[in-house]
Amino acid sequence: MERAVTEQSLHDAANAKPAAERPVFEISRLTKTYHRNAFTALSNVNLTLEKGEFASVIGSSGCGKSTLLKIMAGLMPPTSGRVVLDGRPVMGPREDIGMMFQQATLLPWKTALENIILPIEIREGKAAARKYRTQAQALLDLVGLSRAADVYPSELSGGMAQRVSICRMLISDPSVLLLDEPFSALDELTRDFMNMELQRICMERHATAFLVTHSIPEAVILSDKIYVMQSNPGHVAEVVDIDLPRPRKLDMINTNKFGSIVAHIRGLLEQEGQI
Ligand SMILES: Nc1ncnc2c1ncn2[C@@H]1O[C@H](COP(=O)(O)OP(=O)(O)OP(=O)(O)O)[C@@H](O)[C@H]1O
Repeated sequence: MERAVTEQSLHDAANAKPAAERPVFEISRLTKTYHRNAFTALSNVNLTLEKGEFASVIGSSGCGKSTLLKIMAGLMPPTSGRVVLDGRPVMGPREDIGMMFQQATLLPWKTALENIILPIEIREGKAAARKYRTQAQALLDLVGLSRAADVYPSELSGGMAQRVSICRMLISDPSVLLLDEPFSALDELTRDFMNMELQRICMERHATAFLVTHSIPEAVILSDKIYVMQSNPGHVAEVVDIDLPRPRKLDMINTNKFGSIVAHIRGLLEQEGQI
């Protein structure tokens, strides 16, 4: 793996503000150039996530969303810039970073509860994981799957499987949730419902979350702020604050205010003929 998070970022982090004052996640002057084709995927990206904030990134295919998310997750180093979570530079995957993908990726031979405690089992062994069974059941209660502990993935619907993967992400009590289009494989009604569930769970846990999505309404209904990206090279064109009251309800989508926010974001994306 390339190593580009530098001593400068360690130095910067060491001089960071006290925990209570600083953002949970902080990215500054981030660039990424893929060496293989010398392609600059990200240029001068700045981003902050405050505790309890829900942010999204939206932009056309190829504008660098996945690249950004991989760097935030510690799966890929930036070429330059500062990437700091809870005052520590992100140098690789960390247990305080929770991730969720489009597919639930549950192990079919393990029950829902066993899948939830799997990250602990991998990190600390079976005995340690067993101690998390009560917590895993509490998370199943939280996502409305109280009776699914002993159910195998093949018996779960797509929405239920994604609820289990939410529990698996939360079992390590991560500082930040990185969500890579988590409900885009679900039908529209289930997706709407799951988004409202996600909002409820994030509000209950005061979670800090960052969502990659292709859907403008999804980004607006869920987010406190939206990073609108444009490409060539990938950069943040505008950060749009969403000052709709919480909890958000699906029928807000029909209001004039919601419509004008969507139109504004669509306009930004259309500037480069993207949508
Ligand atoms: N490993 C790589 N090597 C070289 N170029 C890459 C690599 N990965 C991505 N790219 C390029 O970087 C740009 C950004 O890709 P990225 O996958 O981050 O975009 P994206 O916004 O997530 O796209 P999508 O919405 O289609 O998932 C694209 O032009 C892509 O071709």
